[in-house]
Amino acid sequence: MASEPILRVSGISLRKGRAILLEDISFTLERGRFYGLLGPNGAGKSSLLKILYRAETANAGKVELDGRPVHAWGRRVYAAKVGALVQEKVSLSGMSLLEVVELGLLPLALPSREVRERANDALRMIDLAHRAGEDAAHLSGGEQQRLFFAQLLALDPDIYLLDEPNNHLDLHFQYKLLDIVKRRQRTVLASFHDIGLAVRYCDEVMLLDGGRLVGQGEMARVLDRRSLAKTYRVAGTFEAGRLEISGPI
Ligand SMILES: Nc1ncnc2c1ncn2[C@@H]1O[C@H](COP(=O)(O)OP(=O)(O)OP(=O)(O)O)[C@@H](O)[C@H]1O
Repeated sequence: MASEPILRVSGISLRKGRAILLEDISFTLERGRFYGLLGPNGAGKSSLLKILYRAETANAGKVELDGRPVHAWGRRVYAAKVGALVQEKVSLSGMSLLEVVELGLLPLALPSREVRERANDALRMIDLAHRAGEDAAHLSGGEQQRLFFAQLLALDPDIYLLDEPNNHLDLHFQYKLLDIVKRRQRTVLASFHDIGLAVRYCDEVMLLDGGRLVGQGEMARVLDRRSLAKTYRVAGTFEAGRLEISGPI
């Protein structure tokens, strides 16, 4: 099947005061592929995702969705096409679980019956349908993460941007929710610290270090002994899909 670009990032940089968060990043995402965003703490993974879900604007370079600059898309249309699971969580006080998921469907402007159906389906996927009417602020950290996942699954955008999607999730939900996303065959860009999860889900990875893209492609090629030492500061190997770490450097 011929590859079809859906998102093109060309030479983007992001600065905050004198700090350079991202420098000259370029890559293309092809439709239907699952991409991992790897790199140590502070590498720039969240900053890059923020630019893609338009919470930040790059100081240089451009981002195009389906061949059009991202800022040429109306907010609502863009939000329907590019959905994000983010690290900064908003206050859920006073909203029911069902209302939180329904809120995520606003960009689609659907009839209210369809909104209700989609939201209930998504709550079933995260095993919280029986608590649909409860105050969302009472959920545990992992349950809240599942709820934000439900918002995204209900929206089902063309591109899923997932910032550390396994945050707070127990093992069952780490696999269950990423399996659902994978089965949908959308375009996914997800940051991971867990290399085992990245191996299972990613078709290819991008490795960030110090705000620069230092590797891109198959995981086995990107995570060689040298790059593990240089970026993650660990001595180890990544072979036959397994990471063996002998210790920090
Ligand atoms: N608003 C800001 N002003 C100044 N520096 C910032 C700002 N936001 C982020 N940074 C810095 O930019 C760098 C990249 O942060 P970012 O959150 O993108 O990293 P990350 O790769 O997602 O890290 P982690 O794996 O720890 O979540 C960090 O050093 C961070 O302290």
